[in-house]
Amino acid sequence: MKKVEVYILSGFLGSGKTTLLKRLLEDERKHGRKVAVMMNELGQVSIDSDVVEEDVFLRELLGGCICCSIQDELEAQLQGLLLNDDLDVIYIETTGAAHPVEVLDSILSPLFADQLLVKGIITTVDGTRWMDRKALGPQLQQLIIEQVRNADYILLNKIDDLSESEQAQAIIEVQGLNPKAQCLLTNFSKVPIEWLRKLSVNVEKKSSHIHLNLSTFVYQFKKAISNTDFEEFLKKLPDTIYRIKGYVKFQHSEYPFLFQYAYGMPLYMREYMNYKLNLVFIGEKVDWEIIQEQLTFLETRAG
Ligand SMILES: Nc1nc2c(ncn2[C@@H]2O[C@H](COP(=O)(O)OP(=O)(O)OP(=O)(O)O)[C@@H](O)[C@H]2O)c(=O)[nH]1
Repeated sequence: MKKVEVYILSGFLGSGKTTLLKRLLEDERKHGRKVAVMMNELGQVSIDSDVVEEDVFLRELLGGCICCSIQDELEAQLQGLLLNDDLDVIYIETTGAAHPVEVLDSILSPLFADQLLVKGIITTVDGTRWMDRKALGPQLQQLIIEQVRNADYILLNKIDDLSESEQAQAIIEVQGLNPKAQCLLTNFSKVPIEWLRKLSVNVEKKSSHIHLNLSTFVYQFKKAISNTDFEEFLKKLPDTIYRIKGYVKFQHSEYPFLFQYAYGMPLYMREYMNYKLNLVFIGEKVDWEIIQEQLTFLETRAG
């Protein structure tokens, strides 16, 4: 099955996400790929949507943040895109207030996570804002740090206002927080696009997703498993798995359960119809091959 690539554009308010999106869309047009953009803005009116031209599918998610208040709408919009349009790539521009883990969590519904290939999180950082970040409240400082920590590519943007030594300091700080990400100093998000694409290809070639910082993994059960074996499996999970959600079927139950797991806490909800038994994982530095082996083992044990 062809998977649709997904890029998440993250970064604080005004840091250069839309400017970057414009560049990415120009490049996609040159390559004739079929593109959709999901733009999330906190206000009721989209300000940036005019950067998206008519041949691109645009879905606006207004009046809330995709990482907290409008997840259902996001899920419905994504499902609509996947059903109707033969897409190559989806760009999701998040609000500057979005937390990357929660954004991934919202995007990856067990109903269609197996049709998406998350290529990475690109975070833009406003250079001046970064140097002055101590002036922000503690929660906003934490948010900017999280956006940096969870990125796969970081554009340290708007550097024209910084001296050379400030640029050096900023990049050392940013890379110190996230040594695995590729980091580039930019103005007007002017990143060589081939650079971003090449990086994506590299990530793909490595195939096991452990090289991304935040990574995702989808397992599809073929059969019902033992409830107690599943509980044992959960107890042994690394604490860098932040979320699991999806459908799991236990022996002797007629229908699957909707399973939710956040930071170590499991929750089961009984369902009254059958669903694809997809289980979606989000974590950091997790060797998904080991998780996959453990899940396959649960199925083997179930006979
Ligand atoms: N001086 C300067 N301005 C920039 C640079 N990059 C972007 N801008 C401007 O900064 C403003 C905000 O840029 P956007 O790309 O809209 O930022 P954003 O992250 O999408 O903003 P929000 O949608 O509000 O979160 C725009 O007026 C840009 O033209 C830069 O490198 N230097």
